[in-house]
Amino acid sequence: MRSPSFLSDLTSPQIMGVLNVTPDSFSDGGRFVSSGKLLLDDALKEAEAMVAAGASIIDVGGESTRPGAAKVTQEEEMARVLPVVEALASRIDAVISVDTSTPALMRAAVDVGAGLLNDVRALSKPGALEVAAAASVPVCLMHMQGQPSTMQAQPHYDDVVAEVRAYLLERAQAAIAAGVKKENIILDPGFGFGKTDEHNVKLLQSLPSLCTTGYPVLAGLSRKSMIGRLLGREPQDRLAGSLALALIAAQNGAKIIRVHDVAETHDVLSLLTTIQKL
Ligand SMILES: Nc1nc2[nH]c(SCCc3ccc(S(N)(=O)=O)cc3)nc2c(=O)[nH]1
Repeated sequence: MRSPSFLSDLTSPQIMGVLNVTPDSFSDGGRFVSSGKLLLDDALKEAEAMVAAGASIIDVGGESTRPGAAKVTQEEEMARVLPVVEALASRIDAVISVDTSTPALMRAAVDVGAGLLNDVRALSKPGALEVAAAASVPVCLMHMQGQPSTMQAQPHYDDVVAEVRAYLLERAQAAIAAGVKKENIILDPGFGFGKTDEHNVKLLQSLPSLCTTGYPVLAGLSRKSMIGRLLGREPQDRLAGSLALALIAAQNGAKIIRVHDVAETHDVLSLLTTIQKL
């Protein structure tokens, strides 16, 4: 397990590999859950492969938060995630991130080795701020408008860039007030979480202004439906689009890129880093 100091060394963009342990995840659901049994060994092999391919963070999510996703009980989420986090923490040289909004799972996951809390609800659930402060690990605060079941119905903003930026800064202040260290905070505009394609494009173009907040920015665009609509591609055919958006996000200042296709993204970001240094 990598030390959490990875936040201090964000000179080049870091890759967060997606490990979905949910039966209905939008692009690779069900690969590790069959007939309810968690194929733990397969999940571990996948995580090791992603680290070997260049991921420095593995994001383990037990609640599918794609649009229209079914709700999952806290018990089910914990049963899916904790065994994987515990097994990974002792086996791989990467930061284990837990993608959850559930305070009890945040605490339990950190206790068994999680080194990053990735909350798509920006620690808004009761008790989440206190758990994050006590955990003393990096935390990603993401913007979502509404909830997964309704967020893509009719997303509306007067000024999406200003409103998302203001929300993230307000959540960062709330986290700091609760005791989260400023240097442990990562911000994320939440591509696809209550945004039209126009909103997503504006947020991608304006990433440099989000980076001026001084917080590192995480971008998750991989295989998302804006790629599907703009290119007319099904989820399994969105590699080129995902790589293009990863490159744009990194060029616009994103320091952590959340992706399904680690090896390919690593090549893209390695070239970017090399060329930017020349
Ligand atoms: N920090 C952070 N964590 C994340 N966890 C996820 S799971 C993806 C859920 C999803 C799937 C598909 C669409 S859509 N309608 O754009 O195709 C939206 C949301 N994503 C992110 C992200 O970005 N950041």
